[in-house]
Formats: sequence, C-alpha cells, structure tokens
Amino acid sequence: MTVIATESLSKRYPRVTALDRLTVDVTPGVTGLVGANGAGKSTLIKILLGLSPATEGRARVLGLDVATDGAEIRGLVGYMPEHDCLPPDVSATEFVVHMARMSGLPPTAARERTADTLRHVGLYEERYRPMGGYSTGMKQRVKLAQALVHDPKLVLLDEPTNGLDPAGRDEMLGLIRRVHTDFGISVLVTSHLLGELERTSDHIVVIDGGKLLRASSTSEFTQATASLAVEVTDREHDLLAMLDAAGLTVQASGHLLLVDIADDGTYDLVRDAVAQLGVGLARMEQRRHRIAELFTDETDETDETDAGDGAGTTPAAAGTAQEGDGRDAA
Ligand SMILES: Nc1ncnc2c1ncn2[C@@H]1O[C@H](COP(=O)(O)OP(=O)(O)OP(=O)(O)O)[C@@H](O)[C@H]1O
Repeated sequence: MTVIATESLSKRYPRVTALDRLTVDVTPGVTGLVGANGAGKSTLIKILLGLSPATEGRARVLGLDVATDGAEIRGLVGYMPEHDCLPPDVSATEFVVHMARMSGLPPTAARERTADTLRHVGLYEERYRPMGGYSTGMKQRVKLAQALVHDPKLVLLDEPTNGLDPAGRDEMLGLIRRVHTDFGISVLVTSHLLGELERTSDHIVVIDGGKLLRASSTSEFTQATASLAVEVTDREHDLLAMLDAAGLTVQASGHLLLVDIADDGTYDLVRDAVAQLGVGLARMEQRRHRIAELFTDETDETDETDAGDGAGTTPAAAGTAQEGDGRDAA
C-alpha cells in the first residue's frame, strides 16, 4: 500500500526546474525527505496538497489524484508549512480552534481536539497567551498541532526543526515519531539534515535538483552511507589486499583505509585482519558520509584524501567521528 505515489512528476518554472521527472512511492510510517535548500522539497509538498499544478506527470495521495481531488486530499492530510505564519496577537488555542473549524469540525469537537493536540505537543498554560511572545520551539509546536487537529491520515511537515536548538530539535523529532506510533498517522517530514531524519524515519527519500537520488528503508540507507576509517601503524597495503580478498569494499585514502560497512561482521573482519598482520591499530571509527557527498559523485573521496595528512582532526569526519576527535583534543 502506498500513501503517496508520484510518476514522472515535473515542475518547471521559467528559469528553474524544481522537480524533474520524480517517480517515488511512499509507504505508511515516517518517511524523511532529504535535500539541500532548493532541492524541490516544498514544491513537492505543494503539488501533493493540490495547491500547485505539476507541469508534467502524475501524483496520488491516499489514492486520490492531486490534479483533481485537491480539496478532498487537504481534508485528509495535515500540513505544517516551513515559514513562520502565525498571527502574533492570537493565542494558540484560538488559532488551532480556527484551523479545526476551517477543516470542517463542529465547534465543540474543534475545541476538544484543540485541547488534545496542544497537550500532545506540550503546550499547556501558554496556550492562552498571544503567539507573538512564543519562542521558535513553541511556534513550531503550534504549527504541528494545527496540522494534527482534524485527525488526518497523513501529515506533511516542511522543515519542522528549522530554527531550533539541539534540545528543541530532539523534542520535535520525538513528537514527530509519536505522531505515528501513538496515532498511526503517516508522516512525510523534510529536512536538509540527513542525520536527524535517520533517527526519526522508517524510510528515506533523497532528492537533489528536483531529481530522485535515492529511496530506501533507513537501515539500508545507513549501511550504504557508512564507512569505517581504519588506520594501522604499518602494512596498510597488505591490509587492503586482505580485506579486499575477504569481500569488503576498501579504498585507500592517504594513510587511511575506508571500508564500506556491509554489516556488523565488517568490524570483526577488520579486527581479525589487523591481528593476523600483527600491526598496531591506530584508529578505527565509523564515518557517516555527509549529505553533500551523496549529492556529488559517491566515489569522489577528495575530502578524505585531504584528511590523510591532517591526522585525527578531519573536517570531513563530520558527524559520527566527532566524538573521536574530541577525545584526541582532550
Ligand atoms: N514560485 C516559484 N517561482 C519560481 N521558482 C520557484 C518558485 N518556487 C520555488 N522555486 C524554485 O524551485 C526550486 C525548488 O524550490 P523549493 O522551495 O521546492 O526547494 P526546497 O527543497 O523546499 O528548499 P527550501 O528548503 O530552501 O525551500 C528552487 O530553485 C526555487 O528557487
């Protein structure tokens, strides 16, 4: 069963192709839509809501055609826009009740659902204060609440962690996860940060320049984008040959060997090979490819080559390797 299905979907503006023959299926659960700024994420969401016509191709949301069934889709789907759009002199309660009424709920149900959803997103006493005085995190939570208030089957969340500090991001990601686990609502959430979507999503879709780069389950995705940086005191060429013979994909990069992590067994294979050679293991750390690398040629390892003589503090090792770097610096 698919929640969203697009077929060769394109959106061309006079100067820009925002979506370029995008074909992708989104299944129930939480799906992360990753792409750099301008990749076409917001454009896709607007087309899915039936708010902006595609130039070419087709899309269905919950089985409905975006070209003809926009109003029905918007009744079944919640939408959290990217930018600040809340009237400053209205309280969260007033605003969310208004949005619930707009979605067709009768007054009493609108009030009850508003109280429930604001409680769910963690807004309590503040819900009666004008939103102009809210923090960014509180505003994002109101935006999430209004997307949920009419009990949709699917929500489209456009950059919900934008502008939040790390603690605020974690809270928002937790809330998003619970939208699915507690209420069974499917979620399509966009971000330009792969790392946060990996933690939250069951599936990941990556787009770049409006084109589909990759769509897979998060576990497959993480495996495919993780590598092990191994540094030995000696005989790295022998080690490379041994790991290669063991069926691993290995690249030499300066003093480092970068080993694709196939599964948990990869660590054991590397450890055993190092022991067999009788050399010292100077470093073994997992590296996540940065999203920028996914957008370029995946075999392009220039960053890593540069890192070779940087011994330990490699900017390319952003993400999971940071802990290791911290220890070196201490
Ligand atoms: N109404 C429009 N007219 C012309 N060009 C547009 C319009 N809307 C978007 N674009 C262009 O289409 C491309 C995709 O924009 P889109 O907003 O979908 O990207 P995005 O991935 O959501 O990025 P961001 O998070 O920065 O909004 C960009 O190059 C953008 O400038």
